[in-house]
Amino acid sequence: MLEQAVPSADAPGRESFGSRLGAAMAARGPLCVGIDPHPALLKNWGLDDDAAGLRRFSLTVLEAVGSLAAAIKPQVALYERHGSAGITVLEELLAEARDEKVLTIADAKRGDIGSTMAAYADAWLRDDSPLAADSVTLSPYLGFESLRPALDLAAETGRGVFVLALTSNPEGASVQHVGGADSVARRITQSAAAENRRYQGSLGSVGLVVGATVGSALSELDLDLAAVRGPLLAPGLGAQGATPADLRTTFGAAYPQVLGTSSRDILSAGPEQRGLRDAAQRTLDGLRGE
Ligand SMILES: O=C(O)c1cc(=O)[nH]c(=O)n1[C@@H]1O[C@H](COP(=O)(O)O)[C@@H](O)[C@H]1O
Repeated sequence: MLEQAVPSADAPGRESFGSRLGAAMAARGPLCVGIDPHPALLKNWGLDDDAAGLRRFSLTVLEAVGSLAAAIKPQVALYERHGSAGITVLEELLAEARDEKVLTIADAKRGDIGSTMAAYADAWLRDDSPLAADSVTLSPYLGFESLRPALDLAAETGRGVFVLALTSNPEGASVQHVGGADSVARRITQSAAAENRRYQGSLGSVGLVVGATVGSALSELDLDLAAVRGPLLAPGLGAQGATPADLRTTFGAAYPQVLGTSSRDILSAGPEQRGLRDAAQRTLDGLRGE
């Protein structure tokens, strides 16, 4: 059977997310700062666990690290727990980040049947949505192809996605490692690689989430992450025990694609901007091998 030619997904007149993220990583280095306003952090910062505290926390982090990080990653759950007032704060944070010209990854981990997925795609990836981010995290456990509406809308609007492949938590292996040589994680990796053939340039807009804590799993599962040609979002630095040096060992040849992300470890250095910035800079230096 003839393989169908895959048209370029680069939206006319728009730079793709992969290209924009690649440029940000080249200019600033491979750090993403996670914005996870946990109740305990709000308390330590002397803030109330309400929408006003959430707003102060979020905008302080953005101001402190917005010119240093390649991306910020607000954890949507920690805004949702405040109801509509929390979502309003998230909308404001995403808009401010756009003005500050720092890329955003909405950590929403969405995944559903295609018809519902189209609505999630509209929420996070459509130009005129109040929650539009540069990219969103997706869960592929209803089948990679169920993510189609988000994959296509991201391509159309110059945005990106990060699909869970090997998560940083110890329980992830019970699903993601299943299948041996033909593991679930390997299937997801291959699907992302196929999807990135639509994109020109060195980095496609379909990224994967691969935990900084996964150790030898990449070689055990025979995953070729360099071949994915997408950004690799690596959470698990700091609070979950991984170090920047671990990332180099774990990812090997794919390390240039890695965007290390850290939340609590950096956020616990607040509320002073200087402390936040120094903590982010230390992590960034480690990721650069300095
Ligand atoms: O998609 C994610 O970002 C993610 C995937 C994963 O495998 N593990 C993981 O920790 N995360 C998220 O990354 C952040 C990690 O936070 P810290 O452990 O405080 O750095 C949290 O918001 C998690 O939800």
